[in-house]
Amino acid sequence: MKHLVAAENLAIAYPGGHIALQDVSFALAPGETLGIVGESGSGKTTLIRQLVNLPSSHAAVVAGRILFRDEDVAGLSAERWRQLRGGHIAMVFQNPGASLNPMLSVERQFVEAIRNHRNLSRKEARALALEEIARLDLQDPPAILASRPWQLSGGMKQRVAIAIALAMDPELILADEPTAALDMSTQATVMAEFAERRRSRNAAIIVVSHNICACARIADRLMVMRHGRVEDFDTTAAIFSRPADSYAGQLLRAIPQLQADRHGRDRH
Ligand SMILES: Nc1ncnc2c1ncn2[C@@H]1O[C@H](COP(=O)(O)OP(=O)(O)OP(=O)(O)O)[C@@H](O)[C@H]1O
Repeated sequence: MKHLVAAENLAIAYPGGHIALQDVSFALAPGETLGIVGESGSGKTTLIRQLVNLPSSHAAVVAGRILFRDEDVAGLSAERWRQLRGGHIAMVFQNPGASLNPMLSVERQFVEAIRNHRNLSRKEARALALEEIARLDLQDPPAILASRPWQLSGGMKQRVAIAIALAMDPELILADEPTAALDMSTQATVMAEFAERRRSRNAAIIVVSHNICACARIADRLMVMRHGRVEDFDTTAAIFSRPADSYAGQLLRAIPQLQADRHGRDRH
């Protein structure tokens, strides 16, 4: 297998014919990290949801193709998609906490999710759930497991949902604004945890954000989207060296200076 996931000259349209995305190509091997950045409405969410065949509002591929493990996904059955999404691909989409059932205990949902995709006993699944919760810096993991999502804060729910996704031991992590609702230090914890899966499991990661610095923290390459097209695509270092009047340069200037400074210090 050469690439884990790839898009070739992809175009996606919404019903009624609005083309949301055109001529998008990339390829990601195991262990690589791609950041997709761009202003609101540039097509980031449309792209990432289509990659796992969960199109928003019946969007559809109208040209090009998506490959998973070098295989065109166009012919995959719904059942095969379900297996892939749960077991091999972790998805953390906007507001992941909303995926939890507020009335069922976290333990029940966490353990069931693990056992649907991994061959573990209830006891092993519970131990794994505790470990994953602790890795995301949530205090008192047994108490979290015993609670129901409505008893948790928004940020705690987000982290629980991310912990569930990571417990599947994914080879590909897709994250769409995964940390938008989290404070800065929790954002850093979540991103560090994604990076850890890359180191320890050779997972590939695609992170979508309108914040170029948030993406750059873990991405080797950045794809800059604008009006549904790829405006720029290069290594993170190269994108950060673009002139101030380029589009990437403008996105960089649009984020608070403090963050940019800190990022610069981290990287150099
Ligand atoms: N349900 C829909 N029907 C028609 N057009 C849509 C629909 N959802 C999104 N679009 C259009 O598709 C384009 C891309 O939207 P998308 O949500 O993918 O952008 P985005 O970069 O992810 O934005 P954001 O950062 O705000 O999430 C936009 O022009 C948007 O208006």
